[in-house]
Amino acid sequence: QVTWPNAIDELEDVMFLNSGYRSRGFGAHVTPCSFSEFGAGRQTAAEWLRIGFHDMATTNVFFAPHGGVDGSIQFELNDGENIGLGFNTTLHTYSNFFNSELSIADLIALGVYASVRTCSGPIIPMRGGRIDATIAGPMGVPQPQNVQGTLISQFERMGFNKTEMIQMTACGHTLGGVHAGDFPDIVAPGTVTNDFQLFDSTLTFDNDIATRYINGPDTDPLAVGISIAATRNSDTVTFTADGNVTLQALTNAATFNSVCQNILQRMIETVDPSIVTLSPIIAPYEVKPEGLQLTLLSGGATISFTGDIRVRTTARSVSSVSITYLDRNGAAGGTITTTVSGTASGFDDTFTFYGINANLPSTTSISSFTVFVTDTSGTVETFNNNGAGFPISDSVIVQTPQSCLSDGNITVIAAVRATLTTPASFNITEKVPSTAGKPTVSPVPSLVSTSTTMVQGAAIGPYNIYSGSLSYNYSTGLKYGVGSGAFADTFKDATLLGTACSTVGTTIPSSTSSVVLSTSSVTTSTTGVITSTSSSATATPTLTHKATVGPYTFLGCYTEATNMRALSSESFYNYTGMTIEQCEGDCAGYSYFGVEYGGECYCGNVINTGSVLTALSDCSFICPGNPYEYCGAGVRLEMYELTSLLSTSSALQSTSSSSVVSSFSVVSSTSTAKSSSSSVVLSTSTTQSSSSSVVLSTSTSQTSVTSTSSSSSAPSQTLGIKQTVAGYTFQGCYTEATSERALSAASFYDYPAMTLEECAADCVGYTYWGVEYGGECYCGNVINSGSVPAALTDCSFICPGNPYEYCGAGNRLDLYKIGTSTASSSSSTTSTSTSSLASRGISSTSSTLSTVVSSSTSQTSTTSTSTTSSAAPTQTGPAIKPTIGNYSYYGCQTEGTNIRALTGAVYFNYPAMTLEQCAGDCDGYKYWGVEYGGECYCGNSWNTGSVNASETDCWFTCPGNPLEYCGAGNRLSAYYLT
Ligand code: HEM
Repeated sequence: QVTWPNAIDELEDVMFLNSGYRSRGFGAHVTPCSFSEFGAGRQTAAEWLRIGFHDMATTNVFFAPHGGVDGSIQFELNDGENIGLGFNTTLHTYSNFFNSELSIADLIALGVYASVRTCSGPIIPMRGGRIDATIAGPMGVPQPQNVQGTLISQFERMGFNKTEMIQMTACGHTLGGVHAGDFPDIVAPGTVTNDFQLFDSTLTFDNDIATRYINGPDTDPLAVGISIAATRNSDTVTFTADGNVTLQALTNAATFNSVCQNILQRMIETVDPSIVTLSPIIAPYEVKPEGLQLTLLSGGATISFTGDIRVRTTARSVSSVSITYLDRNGAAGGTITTTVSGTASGFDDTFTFYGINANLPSTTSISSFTVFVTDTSGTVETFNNNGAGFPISDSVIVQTPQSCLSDGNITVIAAVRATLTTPASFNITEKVPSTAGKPTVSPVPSLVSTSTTMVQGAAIGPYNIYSGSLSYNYSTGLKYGVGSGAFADTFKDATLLGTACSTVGTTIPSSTSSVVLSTSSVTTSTTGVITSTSSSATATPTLTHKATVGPYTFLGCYTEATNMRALSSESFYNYTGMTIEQCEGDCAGYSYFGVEYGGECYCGNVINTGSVLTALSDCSFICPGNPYEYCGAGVRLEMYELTSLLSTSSALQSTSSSSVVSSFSVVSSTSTAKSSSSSVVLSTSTTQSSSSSVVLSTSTSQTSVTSTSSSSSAPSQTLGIKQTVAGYTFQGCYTEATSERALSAASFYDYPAMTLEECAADCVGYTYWGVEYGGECYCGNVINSGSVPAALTDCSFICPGNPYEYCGAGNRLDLYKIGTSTASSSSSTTSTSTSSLASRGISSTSSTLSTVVSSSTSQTSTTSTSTTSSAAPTQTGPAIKPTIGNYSYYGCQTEGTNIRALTGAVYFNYPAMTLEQCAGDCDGYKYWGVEYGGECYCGNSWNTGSVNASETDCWFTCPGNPLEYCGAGNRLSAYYLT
């Protein structure tokens, strides 16, 4: 186990955190093995393996510089030896992960590991430390027309003998195949599906390439077919170099795996030894600190200490994690307990993150810590980072709450221990697109660093405050850091900074009292919108609606808009790791952002018509990336607005705030976020006309957050089943019918504001009405065949127009019948319905209410069979439709990364979407998919990050046809043109 921090830390994260909390998402580009985000006829895993070979293949072990895996291929794409789209797109993908801590060359090597592993091949041992070339290397990638002697000498030049040449080529050609468009004399265009001929008929990493070559039937286009006459059958030419002896050995699957593991490791470890020293083989840390940050809090007496301890849980069942720390003088500091922040996984490992959130006295502070992991049997493991503990320096600390990114300028505030005499400096590293400045234009950006000396400001506690500003041109991937002498706080993600710059003054306003250290400004506890008090050393976070994040303030829980998203400028998805902070970062610069359904983040400069403030309790989903934050709910957004836009009209706003702006900072959001006692006063009157002001108060215990609209009295209602509505009586939660709606006489839609009362009024005169999917109201005099009672808990959607009522769910109706007759009790339903009712807010005294329709009611003959508990009709369920017109089923696809999967055109029909409708709307496009029941997307290619998901993920039935599936949240039921 290496000592932390280590040069491989960034690479280790990208290698092992494929999905979940703090996930880096590298593996998603090659998951599953068959996946290509660039459409049919390509396999990204194969492209990643091939680029590993091509980057290495120009190595010359006899003459310096040797080359090796050095990323030089970025300058060699036009030299005629690297044919195919895959090189360019792969380098674009790698560029997103490229930074000062992770070279393109290491990413090329990591891509070989990821592609082989995702395709069920062996774990290729991975080391880090490759250095990127800055110019093209020599030519020399083996070409299919080369004669055997040339191929052998080319591999010898790379450092591999004849046997190894054969092994490496067979291990490469188990993935992917040949593109007719690029190599028409190897595969004739128009003769194979998508003009793409696989080498060995499978996409996986297996030894079919050898068994089919030896035993047949061989379909390898570099061994059979037209390549023979064109003398481009290079696999035959290669494999016969030793009379097929090596290929024969590879027909044993275990041999194939171990040979390939070894030869591909050697391939990616081919580097220039005079400039590169590779790290030890990278294994996941058992315990690794992630995102540690110290922040000087208001007044200077306290430092907040935040971050996560990542614990490998692959073979460990953890019950708790704590740390003990030494203070800055090396004396025992104390113990800090942690709480789970999230989990993540890689190809072979799982991890749980344990969050640290503590405040420490700034005088004694912290210098290192030891981690204690207690497993479920009570055994405690101690991790002291190979002896000396995990170091953490408080000498130079970036103050992220006061730093900002805005209008092409980054302003950074840092607290530097007063004992340090070297002036602090601040630097940024931009990813500048490659242009004429480089020797050859490359798909990979250049890293350009700029630095400046910082200006010293106030002395606060044991620290001096420094500030500095730099302009930048490219915000994507922008990193910054601060240093003073031997001390630094570096590799910070600038995109996580807020956009509201505070004027640099002389002090951080005290939030604990009106006392400030500086004599030049006076501030009171009502300076901004927030006052916060510091908390104890081991503050325990509690689940809450986060009051502020960066420059944004919580507005409340909002509904979606009418027939469109409430915030419609941009959207981002992260169902496994979304936090309020992540969405705030994604939406930086917008006036509003909102998080919905746990993992959906929306940005906009206006809240669209129909989106209204609703009960805070509606926003009940906990953020997948932070168990202490709420992230909206179905059709509900946790809505935030730029604090600067909120300030004008609140009666509760401080009148002294303007005087504070000229001081060091408006608000210290970190201290608020971490504090156990905070209070929030905000007004939404600038955006809401109907409910002009909202007072949110977060009590000291933080367990209850109440919302009170000033235009109405405090609600006393609770969410539950309404037994009677306007002369109708509740019958139960019903499914739709088999081939038509359960109630088919009339229908009404009001997605933004449906209530039970509204549906009752719409259906007046009908025997039955029912509300489905929140906003859909159906009326009828009969319940159509196939509609059967379901579990009461199925009807879980809260009515958009009344947070105390239930309004069905997808394919579920809260059903009401005229008159006072409730469905009669039935023996078979008693126990389950009682608990269901209790969980939906009905007391157990009313548990005689049954989900089974009484036979004494005026049922028609069509439904009489369902009136006893034993004879409920079987509903024919929805199914995946293999074809729709001239489109065939493609699979259940996720959305893209920071972009919709399909961006050609979009159509909405929440009330009545069907697959047929979307196929018609997208006519002419190569692909279309239906998401979230009513959203239809078209496109000719799949955008980055959209991957194939489990079929069961696409579980929403189509609103216009309950027998079809129409995607789900972040899932498209997708079809392609056949
Ligand atoms: C004798 C040496 C080699 C020759 C002449 C050769 C030639 C080729 C050719 C012509 C293609 C078709 C490319 C396309 O149409 O996109 C191809 C594909 C491929 N090669 Fe090689 N290759 C050689 C060795 C290797 C080695 C050593 C590896 C890796 C270890 C490798 C990995 C791949 C992969 C994964 C593909 C599939 C790419 C895709 O599906 O997009 N090749 N090779």
